[in-house]
Amino acid sequence: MKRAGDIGAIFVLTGAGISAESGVETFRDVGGIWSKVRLEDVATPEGFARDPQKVHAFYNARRAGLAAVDPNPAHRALARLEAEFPGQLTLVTQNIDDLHERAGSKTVIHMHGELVRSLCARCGARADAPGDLSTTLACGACGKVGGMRPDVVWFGEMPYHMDEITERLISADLFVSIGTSGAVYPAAGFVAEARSAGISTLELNLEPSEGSFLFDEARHGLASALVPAFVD
Ligand SMILES: CC(C)NC(=O)[C@H](Cc1c[nH]c2ccccc12)NC(=O)[C@H](CCCC/N=C(/NCCC(=O)O)S[C@H]1O[C@H](COP(=O)(O)OP(=O)(O)OC[C@H]2O[C@@H](n3cnc4c(N)ncnc43)[C@H](O)[C@@H]2O)[C@@H](O)[C@H]1O)NC(=O)OCc1ccccc1
Repeated sequence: MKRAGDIGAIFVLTGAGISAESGVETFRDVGGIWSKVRLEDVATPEGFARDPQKVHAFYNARRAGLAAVDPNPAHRALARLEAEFPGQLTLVTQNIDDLHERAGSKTVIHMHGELVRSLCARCGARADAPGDLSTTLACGACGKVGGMRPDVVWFGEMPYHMDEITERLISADLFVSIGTSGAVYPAAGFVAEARSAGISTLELNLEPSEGSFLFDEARHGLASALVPAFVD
């Protein structure tokens, strides 16, 4: 089996499944986040307009939870791949946790934003998020109150870095999807885009994702085992 490094340009997409073994909840698995709170209430601009306190409480709790978790062998293997083959890996994550960076990955494209960052909806300024982010806090840049929100992409909002992501996707030699259910677009559409660009596609996931049939190869199991085996 070819080593990852001999494959040329690799585009990796990760989802909540890569952080599951670190103790970060996934969304759609049994007992997942969306079985406890309504997506519409906490992960949409409309939900934030309706009840910003509820949304801040949801993200402040997830942010506080980051202190209790650590990267796992899957995160570390991707950091090794980046270090061993500089310039060959594009790492795009749907995750808003900081475990890729804490595992040593230097270039991580967070297409759905970052829990550790805040965004002022008034002036667009971004900053490191305090533990107790709330709309009563004034923006450090414009000084206005009422616009502070977590720097995450909610449903109905445009994901970040889409031009760079598309450019890197269609110029890759291999597309690898790790720990994602393939339920949310535009990320769920990347495998079809890769296929139509003639790029090889590989799924590493606990179980077949919604788009599993679109992959050239699928390996099912724990990310902590599958990803190091793919890299090393
Ligand atoms: C529900 C779905 C149908 N809705 C959408 O897709 C919507 C609407 C939509 C757009 N286009 C469409 C086309 C068709 C239908 C609908 C749409 N999309 C949007 O609104 C997006 C914005 C979506 C982003 C929302 N924000 C998130 N997160 C941040 C916040 C937060 O985190 O709170 S989405 C959130 O859920 C998504 C899916 O979650 P996963 O990571 O896959 O996790 P999940 O729990 O589902 O699955 C875990 C998987 O891991 C596996 N697993 C578990 N343990 C392990 C383990 N140990 N090892 C390995 N694998 C494991 C499991 O088996 C499972 O398969 C992730 O993206 C995650 O970030 N914006 C947009 O489209 O803007 C316009 C546009 C148009 C054109 C081009 C660009 C833009």
